[in-house]
Amino acid sequence: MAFDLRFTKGQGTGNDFVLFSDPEGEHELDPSQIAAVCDRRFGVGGDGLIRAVRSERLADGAGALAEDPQATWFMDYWNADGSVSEMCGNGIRVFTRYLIDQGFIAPENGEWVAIGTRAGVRRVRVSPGGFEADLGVWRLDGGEPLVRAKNLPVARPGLGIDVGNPHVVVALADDDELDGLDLAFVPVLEPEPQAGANVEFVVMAEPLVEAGRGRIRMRVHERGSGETLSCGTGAVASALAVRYWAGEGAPDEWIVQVPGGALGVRMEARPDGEHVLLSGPGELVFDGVLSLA
Ligand SMILES: N[C@@H](CCC[C@H](N)C(=O)O)C(=O)O
Repeated sequence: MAFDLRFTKGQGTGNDFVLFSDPEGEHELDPSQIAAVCDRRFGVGGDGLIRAVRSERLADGAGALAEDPQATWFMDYWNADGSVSEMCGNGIRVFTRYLIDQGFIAPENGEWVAIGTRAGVRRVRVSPGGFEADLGVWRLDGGEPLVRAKNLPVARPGLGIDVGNPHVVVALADDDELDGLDLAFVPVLEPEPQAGANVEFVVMAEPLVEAGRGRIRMRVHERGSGETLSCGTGAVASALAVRYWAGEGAPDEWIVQVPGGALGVRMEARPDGEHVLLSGPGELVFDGVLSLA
């Protein structure tokens, strides 16, 4: 059935999303509709699509409510090609701004808002310059696959990290190597993870640590979206990988430069394990209506 999609375009460090609200869960889009909406020439254009649904109206939302009854809103996240993802670090900040803008939530200053995602409940608060999202307990996962990418002379070992969605982080020699990558071509992983992976390429700044904070540059090829200007979960995975490689004494706070801006990452020990937190902007750009077949 045709319907008018009332959407809002949002972005966080240039990672852009089409957002729409469907509180009662009546307008689930199919993958081909999502790809059409995200198409930059024939649609609105975006790295992903986010539907705001009341958790009680979704099967995945029931799990979120069981984990935390405060997680009344669910971030239903889809990649630009119509594939589903568990989590989006830039998206959850933009989503929080969207929920506030729509009048669905009204958090006090500094209050954590619980949001349902396929990776579990995540908490977000308003912070200076944008939002901070607690992405939960991270883990090493995915091994150390070899990564080949266009213009990289030899395959490099990556490090698999899971922050709710899968990442493989690769360290490069210098800025020239990073800038020379052609990420229009999909990086090839060996072995190929069954569920695919987002692949981040990182370079350490010189000096690596300044004023107690680590500094890296990153480019990313996102699963389901291609090269993007930023990836929040990718920034977090990159900081975690570089801290892991740097060893003891490496900082727990990082600035990650991405083509679309800068993101903050910090690690915090909690009783349930080490959490990783992401901070950065979350902005709404324009509203529109798209007629969907
Ligand atoms: N851009 C996002 C990640 C979006 C999902 C990713 N492409 C996947 O398939 O896991 C971010 O900011 O984290």
